[in-house]
Amino acid sequence: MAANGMNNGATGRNGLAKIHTEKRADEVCHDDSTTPMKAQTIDELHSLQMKKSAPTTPLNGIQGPFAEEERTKQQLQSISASLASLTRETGPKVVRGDPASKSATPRVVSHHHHHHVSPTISVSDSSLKFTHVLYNLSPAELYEQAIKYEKGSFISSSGAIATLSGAKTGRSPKDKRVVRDETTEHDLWWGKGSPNIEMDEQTFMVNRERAVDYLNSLDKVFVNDQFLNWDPQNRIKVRIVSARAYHSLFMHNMCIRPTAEELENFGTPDFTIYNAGQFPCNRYTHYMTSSTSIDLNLARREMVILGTQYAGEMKKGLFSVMHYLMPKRQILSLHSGCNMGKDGDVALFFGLSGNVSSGTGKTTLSTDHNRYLIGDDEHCWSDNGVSNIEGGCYAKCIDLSREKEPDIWNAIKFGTVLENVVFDEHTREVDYSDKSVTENTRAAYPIEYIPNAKIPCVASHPRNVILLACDAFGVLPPVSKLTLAQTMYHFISGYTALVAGTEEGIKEPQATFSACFGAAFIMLHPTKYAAMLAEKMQKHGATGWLVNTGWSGGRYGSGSRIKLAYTRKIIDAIHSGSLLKAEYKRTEVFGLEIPTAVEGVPSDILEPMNTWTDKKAYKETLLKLGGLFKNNFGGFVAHKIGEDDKLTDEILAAGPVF
Ligand SMILES: Nc1ncnc2c1ncn2[C@@H]1O[C@H](COP(=O)(O)OP(=O)(O)O)[C@@H](O)[C@H]1O
Ligand SMILES: C=C(OP(=O)(O)O)C(=O)O
Ligand SMILES: [Ca+2]
Ligand SMILES: [Mn+2]
Repeated sequence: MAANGMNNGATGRNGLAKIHTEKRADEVCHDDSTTPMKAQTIDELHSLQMKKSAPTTPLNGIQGPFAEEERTKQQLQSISASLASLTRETGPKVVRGDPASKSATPRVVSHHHHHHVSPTISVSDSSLKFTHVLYNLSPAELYEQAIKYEKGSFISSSGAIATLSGAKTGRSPKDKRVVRDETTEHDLWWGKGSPNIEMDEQTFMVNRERAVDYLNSLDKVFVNDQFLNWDPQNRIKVRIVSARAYHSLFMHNMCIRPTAEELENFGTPDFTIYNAGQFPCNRYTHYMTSSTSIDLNLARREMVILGTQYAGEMKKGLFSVMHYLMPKRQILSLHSGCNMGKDGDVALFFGLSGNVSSGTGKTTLSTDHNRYLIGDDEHCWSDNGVSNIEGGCYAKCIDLSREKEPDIWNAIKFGTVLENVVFDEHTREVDYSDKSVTENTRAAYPIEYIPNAKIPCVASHPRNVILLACDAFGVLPPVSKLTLAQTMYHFISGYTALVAGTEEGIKEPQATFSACFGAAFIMLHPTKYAAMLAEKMQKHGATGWLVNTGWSGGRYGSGSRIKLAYTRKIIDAIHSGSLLKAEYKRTEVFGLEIPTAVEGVPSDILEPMNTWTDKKAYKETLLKLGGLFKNNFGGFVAHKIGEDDKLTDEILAAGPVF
């Protein structure tokens, strides 16, 4: 092999011919015609790769050449105040940006706290260190943070980020605590059946300090400043301080994302979450019965999370806050999905959380390719109509199929958080049937990932109110039309069933009753919400429906779950108005009006008794469930619903009769 310039006979040190290149003027230039190099060093080259984010919007209020800097300072001061210990004089020294990045701006803010603590000069190590703040990072930045620093974070084949939520793969309702003070003492629902387990102010402060100290001990924390509620008049500003990119991305997806301009004028949040989920609470602390504590202080407008990394605690924790704040403004908060037809007809879908039961279908049925999605889980109903509280959806993934739920399937792409799913180690393809980590696998995605989501997520007053129950006893009809009193009876009951394994491994259906289809999140007595719902349904002429998305032809074990395709046909008939005009007959025991025919659904399944081969077993099961309803409702008979004694009496009479 004789390359050019190697033929002049000269030898180098090792005896090989010396490479001799000679530039000839007449030679055509082949491969050195590339564009000139713009960097002199590798570092310089890398610095060229990233440009400053798009220019910021007008600097409202602050003017002058240092306006930008001033605004950043104000932002950092606000975050430093959030992170301030309440027993020390100052907030931590916060600095914006990743500590690992060279370009992190070393702009330090030591916020002087308004707190009056004895002016001793207390120096501790914590006051010497910086807390780096990763503020409202983008999904791409959060992916990089998760993948670099969080074990168990991987990119799935569809581009979603797969994460693990740790030991807790669902909410911990027994570990929820609410500060009982002079105000909440009278306002909130306490005692038997209530989700609000009390704690005192002092204990809250102990846990708050624990969380804040934990967060400040880290190199960096994530801060999300976002909104709740698409109704502009009733929008709430929330700040979430967390330690994991997973938590920050989850809330980025689930809350409403501010525009650049909205973020610049964000100011002080209305509510703050301190998520120190990796760190346990101290069980020697009063009121603590486990290592997990989710503490709500309405007066301070703060929530502290210790000992659970399940991200749903933040979403549902804020929902509880809305269940307090909104009714104060005569706005009804709803644990429901919502969608709207092409002609503007609006439907609500109530149902219990899949966390404690089989999912009832809020997310699945509100995500309907033929309708506009308003939201899948949390809404407000005001005099202006319905508004979604959130900016994203949180879909169950177990047994997810592309064919049956294409819109949810397609939403699982770059930016989506996939919790606790199992995937192929090489292809990173998710196996949605795998329950190895948990059955409660989830996907959290921004609502605009659903192609027919309506932005802004607001709609007019509902025409239909659909109560979903996954009846594992298999005795409730696939659909029944409800009177207003029946709607209230079933709303207050909040029935679904879950299938729990017994010691022998035999699975038995178990009835769950959760007032307002979300007792875990309500703050006031259920009758308060029920009265508001009755008033609104009456005023706007909405029709109530009970839809069983659970079993048919026998209880769990002998019957089978009603096909999703049939439930969708039933829902279509409700939306179109055709079901309202159908012929009805009344069932025994529950006194439900069931249609004799629904387009696209075999008529024989509409009456549950027809589908059971063992009629005696059917009757026994029906009576058993009726008894469970009666027993549960016993707790409400002493309460009046609304101003109207007549309605209260009617509701009591609208339950099962036998
Ligand atoms: N007939 C049915 N109707 C609704 N959902 C069904 C039906 N059959 C099976 N499913 C499944 O049940 C689950 C319902 O859960 P989901 O919609 O997430 O409930 P929720 O949002 O109320 O917690 C989904 O996994 C869905 O695929
Ligand atoms: C978000 C939750 O529930 P669901 O979507 O099933 O209502 C949850 O319980 O954490
Ligand atoms: Ca829910
Ligand atoms: Mn849901």
